[in-house]
Formats: sequence, C-alpha cells, structure tokens
Amino acid sequence: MYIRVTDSSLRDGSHAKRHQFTVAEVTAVVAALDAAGVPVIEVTHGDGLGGSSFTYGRSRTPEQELIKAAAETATNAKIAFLMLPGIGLFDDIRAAAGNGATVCRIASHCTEADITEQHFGLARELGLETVGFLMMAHSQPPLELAKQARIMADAGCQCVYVVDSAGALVLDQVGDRVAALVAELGADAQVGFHGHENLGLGVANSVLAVRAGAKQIDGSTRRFGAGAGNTPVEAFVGVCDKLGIRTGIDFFAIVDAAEDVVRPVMPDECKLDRLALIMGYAGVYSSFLTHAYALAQRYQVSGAEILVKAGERRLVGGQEDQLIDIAVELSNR
Ligand SMILES: CC[C@H](O)CC(=O)C(=O)O
Ligand SMILES: [Mn+2]
Repeated sequence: MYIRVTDSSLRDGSHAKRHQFTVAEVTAVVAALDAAGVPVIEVTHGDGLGGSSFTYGRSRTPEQELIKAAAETATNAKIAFLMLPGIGLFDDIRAAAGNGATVCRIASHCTEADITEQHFGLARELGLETVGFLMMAHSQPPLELAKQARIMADAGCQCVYVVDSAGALVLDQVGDRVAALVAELGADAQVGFHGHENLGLGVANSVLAVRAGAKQIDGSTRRFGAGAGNTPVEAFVGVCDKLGIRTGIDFFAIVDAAEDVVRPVMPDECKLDRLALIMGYAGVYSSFLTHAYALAQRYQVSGAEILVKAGERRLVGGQEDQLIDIAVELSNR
C-alpha cells in the first residue's frame, strides 16, 4: 500500500514562525525534503494565499516569491499551496500556478464546503491537482462531514481531507470520519488526513486514517506547525516502514533533514505545553496559539483563559479578531 505524504512545514510551520520565512530558508528546506523523497511540499503564508495582513500576521517575504523559489528548487517534489476563499483571491491562485505550484489546496470550515466550488473550478481550468480541506473536523459527526466532502468532490476536488485543525480528534474518531468520506466518495475522490499534535496523537491518528482508507497524509518535519505542531513526518515514515506502508520517503534522510535543516529554521520546538494541550482538549483552532500568546501579554490576561473561551464560543478559522474581544473582556473583568 502506498500513501502520499504532503509536508506542511513551510505552510503550517509559518504560523509557528509568525510568517517570517526567507527565500534561503525555504530553499534549504525544500532541497532537503525533496532529496529525502517527500512527494509534495506545501509553501504559503500560514493562513493561505493572501494571508499576509495585520490580523493574521504579515509575511517577511511575499509568499509568491517563496513559492517560486520552492518550485525552482524541487527536482521531484510537487509544490502545493493552500488558500481560504475570502482571504485569497482567484488572482492569487493564478499567480501561484504561474510560479510553478501544481497542487491547489482549498480550505473551508467543515460546514461551509460550498464556498470552495468556484475555486476548484478555476484550479481545474488551470490544470492544477486539487485538494480540499474540511477544517475543524472534530466539530461535526462523520456523516455530516461526508456530505460536505461530496460538495467538494462534485466541484472538482480530487482528494478531500479530514482536517483536525484543533488536534482534538482521538483515534477512532479519525477512523470513523475518514471511513465515512471513503464510503461517500468511492472512486470519485481520494480521502486525506491532516493532524495536529495537541493531544500527542498525530502519528497514531494518521495510522488509523490510513487503515480507514486515507490515501494522502499531511505532516510537518520536526512537527513544525501550528499549536503543538503537525504529525511529525519523520516519525510517521518510520512507523509506516514498520507497518509495511510505502511512502517513498527515506527514513534516515528525513531524520537528518529534521535535525540538520528544519530545526535550525524553527524559532523554537513545537511543544506540547499548557496552551497547546488546552487547544486539543477544548477543540480550539491551532493557528490561534501565537495570537493567544501575544494577546495575553498585551492585555495582561491568561492565554489559557482566552483559549478556553474561544473553545466555548466555537470560534473557527478566520475569526482571529474575536480573540481580541475575549482578551479585552477578560482584562475588563
Ligand atoms: C489557516 C489555515 C489553517 O491553518 C489550515 C490548517 O492547517 C488547519 O486547519 O489545521
Ligand atoms: Mn494545520
């Protein structure tokens, strides 16, 4: 059995790096991952195309420059980009394709798949491979997610991902969701899984996704991603080798890349600390972590309380500004 791994360190890791990647860093990471046999490498602002802004955090380097550098560096790996309709625009997709990216990943909250339809249409017109992200997948039961996956597949999406944005899904909860999508989509589209480490389950959850029929798995080398990070690619590859699941990635080469190339680019290790654990437990979007730290400091309130309230309010990706409301309320209390 072959599973295609997409490395998100240069996109999901952008959250942990506060979007401060340089061309030299991206080039070094792409070269190392490509040499290790990683088949797909995602490069974009953490919040997707067009994410560089006051609310989400400004990029140090324009993401299109990073995409171009990545595409010029990779010899075998495909370069992917992410976009959230409303944050990025059609022209951003066209520019990314013009700069050499070939995999277009469109993300929506997991109850809003219909906002992705025209973006998949454009991506297919441009000859791009298409992937759909159903974010915050813990918040909906399997059959509801499957209905949303059907909307994406009918719009031209070739692989729909169950995205555990909060790192809140636990073992069979992943398998059940992936199985429901596989049953719904059949031969119309593949199913993927994107995990976060907030409850320490990225690798185990990904294995259960594969057992339930997922054909594409996301991870980030050295876990370099939002919250406690993503499924560590190097550990997942080692586990797959032992289980007889082929990834095409060389274990020793990816272990070296993690230690020698990716770690030096990271501002810090992605840690399973108090705030990350609370995110997994309370079902909070992993990208909120750096915002919670910054707001806690600015308003002298508890970052943990900000995240607990974000979970109670069931905030979704794109609602970062409401974290400010919570911080102000806590400071006025
Ligand atoms: C802002 C997009 C988001 O980070 C996508 C993602 O990786 C997730 O929901 O986990
Ligand atoms: Mn993520």
